[in-house]
Amino acid sequence: MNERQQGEARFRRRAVKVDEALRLVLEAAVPERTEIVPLWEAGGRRLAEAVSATTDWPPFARAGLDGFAVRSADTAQASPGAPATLRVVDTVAAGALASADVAPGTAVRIMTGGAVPSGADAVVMLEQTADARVFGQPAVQVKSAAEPGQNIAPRGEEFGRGRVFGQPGELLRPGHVALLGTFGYAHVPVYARPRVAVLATGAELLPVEAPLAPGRIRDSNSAMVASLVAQCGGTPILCGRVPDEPVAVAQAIANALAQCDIVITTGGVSVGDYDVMATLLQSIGNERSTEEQHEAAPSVDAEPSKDEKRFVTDDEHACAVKVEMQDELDDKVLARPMALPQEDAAVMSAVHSKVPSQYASTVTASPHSEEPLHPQDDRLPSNSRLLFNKAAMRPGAPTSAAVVSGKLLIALSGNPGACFVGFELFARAAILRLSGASREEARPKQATAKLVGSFDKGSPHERFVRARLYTENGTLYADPLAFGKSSMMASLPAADGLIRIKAGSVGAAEGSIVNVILLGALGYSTEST
Ligand SMILES: Nc1nc2c(c(=O)[nH]1)N[C@H]1C(S)=C(S)[C@@H](COP(=O)(O)OP(=O)(O)OC[C@H]3O[C@@H](n4cnc5c(N)ncnc54)[C@H](O)[C@@H]3O)O[C@H]1N2
Ligand code: MOO
Repeated sequence: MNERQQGEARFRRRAVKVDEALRLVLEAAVPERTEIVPLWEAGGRRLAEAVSATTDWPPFARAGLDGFAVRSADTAQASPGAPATLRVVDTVAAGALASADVAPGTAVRIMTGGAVPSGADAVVMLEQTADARVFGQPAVQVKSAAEPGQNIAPRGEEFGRGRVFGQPGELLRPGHVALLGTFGYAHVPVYARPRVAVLATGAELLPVEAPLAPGRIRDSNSAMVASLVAQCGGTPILCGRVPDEPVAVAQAIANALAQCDIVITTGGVSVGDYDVMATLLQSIGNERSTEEQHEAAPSVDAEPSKDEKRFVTDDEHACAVKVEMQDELDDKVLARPMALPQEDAAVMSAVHSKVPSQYASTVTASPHSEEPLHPQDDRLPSNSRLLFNKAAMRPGAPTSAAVVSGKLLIALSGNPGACFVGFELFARAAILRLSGASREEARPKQATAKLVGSFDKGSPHERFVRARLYTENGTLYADPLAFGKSSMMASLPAADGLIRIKAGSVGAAEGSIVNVILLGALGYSTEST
């Protein structure tokens, strides 16, 4: 394929339906790496092996409350007016064993959790007894008949030895941790946290700590994606910023692949002259066999639909007006610290000195990220396989994914809103899957909600609208947030969910029931406002 044909191919991408794209991503994400962690770090991780009860539980018959271990037969005729009087032969604290059995006519004073002495078949609570003495010896008066077995947890009541209480892939909740502790698992086999390389492409990008410069912006996607990665249990590895040059990006991806389980890139996936990820992915896409292309065919929209041609929405307009930076492209990962008049340098330096990197403890900076790039191949490795380079969604249509050297590469849009949505739909699922979740569990969590107001914008592709969620009188409501365009960030902090608006000429009517993807670890707010 010559350069002109390649250029044209860029505009003829086949939009894969979101559910199909998710299926392809989940198929490519196979959990493999496992590790052993100390018990106190196991909560929230997923088991790599089945775990089972190493003993019966409880391991001995246990008193359920403070009282007296008795033979129930001795109390059969007892009543408040005619209590049964029993000689107290010992006292058992939790952790101790009685020195004597409970013989007929005797009792043992026992504390909650104490091992019930042999001979006793019931425990009478302290409140239903009175201390007494018989021939100067300690005794107890029992004022009501005890049922056999009362207030005793028999050995093995909850678990028989060998009973499995956690399967591979199961999420360890605090309750599991309690059982693991009970059964002596000081160390627990779990799936390793996926190492997720985060690489930003774009010559316009400045490091966060740099003052703004004309035409430049700070790289906010790297930190946002790192935060999202950490939120779903992965370990982000920040790989820095790379200019839009195929050699530089291919090299940075190769470096990232060497130290991670997944690579997430942001930017450069659209059709512009400098959309380097699109170029790299296009080249592996071209190498896909006819057979593979054929297999993918039934689930994709090959050509723009009638709807797609008809609708030009605000978002699309925003997307179409792609800013061409006037800057010359830097050779490497570069920051040009040029102060802008509106940005007070003193304020910035105060901010930077007070706020160390928030992710310092969770993010391993790539040792390669600032190394000089050695010009080499301007293509991804030959063993790469394109999964898709367009998804039928708004925002984030150019979101792409591939398998490169056996690892998943997810190329998110540079537009922060689209980057966020692409992460929530695909990257989160991939990270959860690599953490040991089943494919089903790894999918975005969905609920149905009542739409607050109407959403009038039609779209040729399914739309994912950032929304605040709340419940009122038992109904979940989804309230679309303002500033929800692909390029916008203002709605991101408040977004509890993404409303799924079906593709079509009309949006969704006020009060209609819509599907909503629940975001983040906390889910959604349950308070109405
Ligand atoms: N002619 C067309 N232009 C565009 C199309 C199209 O179909 N035809 N698609 C539009 C759509 S839809 C989207 S979404 C964007 C996707 O753009 P890219 O993913 O290629 O991203 P960039 O062009 O690199 O950047 C877009 C935007 O985001 C800013 N950005 C990039 N990286 C970061 C970062 N790390 N932190 C913060 N902000 C970032 C960048 O400066 C741009 O403003 O393309 C449309 N264009
Ligand atoms: O609408 Mo794009 O698909 O702006 O992300």
